[in-house]
Amino acid sequence: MSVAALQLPANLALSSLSAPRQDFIRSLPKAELHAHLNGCIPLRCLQELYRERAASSTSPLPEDDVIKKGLDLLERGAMLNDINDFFVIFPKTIYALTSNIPAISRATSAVLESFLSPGVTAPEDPPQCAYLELRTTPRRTPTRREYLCAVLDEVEKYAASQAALIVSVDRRMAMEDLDECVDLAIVLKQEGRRVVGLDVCGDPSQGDMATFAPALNRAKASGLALTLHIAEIPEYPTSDVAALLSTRPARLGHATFLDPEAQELVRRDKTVIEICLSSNLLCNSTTSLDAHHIQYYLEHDHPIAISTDDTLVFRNTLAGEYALLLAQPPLGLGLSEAEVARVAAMSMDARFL
Ligand SMILES: CNc1ncnc2c1ncn2[C@@H]1O[C@H](COP(=O)(O)O)[C@@H](O)[C@H]1O
Repeated sequence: MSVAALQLPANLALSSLSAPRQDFIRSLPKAELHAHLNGCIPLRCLQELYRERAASSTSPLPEDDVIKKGLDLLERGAMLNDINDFFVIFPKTIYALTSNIPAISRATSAVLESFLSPGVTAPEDPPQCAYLELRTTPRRTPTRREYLCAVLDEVEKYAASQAALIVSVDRRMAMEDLDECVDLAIVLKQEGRRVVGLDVCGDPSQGDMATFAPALNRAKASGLALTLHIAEIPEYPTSDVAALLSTRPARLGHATFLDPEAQELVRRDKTVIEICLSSNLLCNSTTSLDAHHIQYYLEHDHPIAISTDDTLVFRNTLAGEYALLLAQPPLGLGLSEAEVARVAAMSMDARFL
């Protein structure tokens, strides 16, 4: 099934717009600043990796069936009750197919192409964005360094003005893994590789962010900009909010359930909020666009960066995310073209270049 045929919020918003308004959105210079590599692999690339894996083994492997079911689910558009349903998709379906260097290289190349090449969504369309900051969590595939170097080799095929890498660390990581990933990000940057930032991601119900703060401060002191997933669930601990904000990050991912005091701090520090509308709607983190925290930041003219998060899972496009701003309610927020252009410019200003 094609992405456009799925009845998802961003698709509905985009298709409600006239052709000139769709062109307006597509031609706006914009930066995609919150895209997870393994969450953004084009479905066709993952399906090819699956077919090749099946063709190369003499007998079917026991996990093949689980992978196939996962791929079929992604094709139909994953139905999620909440954010917990989201995280289980990765290990059994996606990581099972990107567990060696050639597969990582192909997946990375396909993701970069999907954002930065023209004609991907339709033959006449410009690239989805002018600039992409892709992020990924280094896996031992076979070593974390080899994994990151394979990703960087693909990223660096594009100009520095087009693509860069953010290294993610996962909230579930043990301290020694966290330190290894942060050290690796610092060393690669020192070696002149295009690592521009550090992200904390992963299941928000896990981990203790007070124990992460020293490693985050070390990364920052070495010149890596910080962008931290924060407050994605209502029961997110205030101690985690305090620990993460104490590092004075440049950007925050989601920030869905920040309390008024934390929102004040964010406004004081002009911390950019990476807003992922489809992701929040489809994970049921928000009930509607009206109830979404983007309203608060728009009202306060606070910098935001509209982003896709995981295009493979949410089957969204960056144009669709911007359509959620421009389309008339209830499909969108009903912003003017000038307001949408201003939001797009905010994303360009928030790059870690
Ligand atoms: C719903 N929003 C989200 N919140 C938190 N973490 C997320 C996420 N979307 C993706 N990830 C994190 O990114 C990994 C996939 O890409 P990489 O393997 O790193 O390239 C997921 O396993 C999860 O840890």
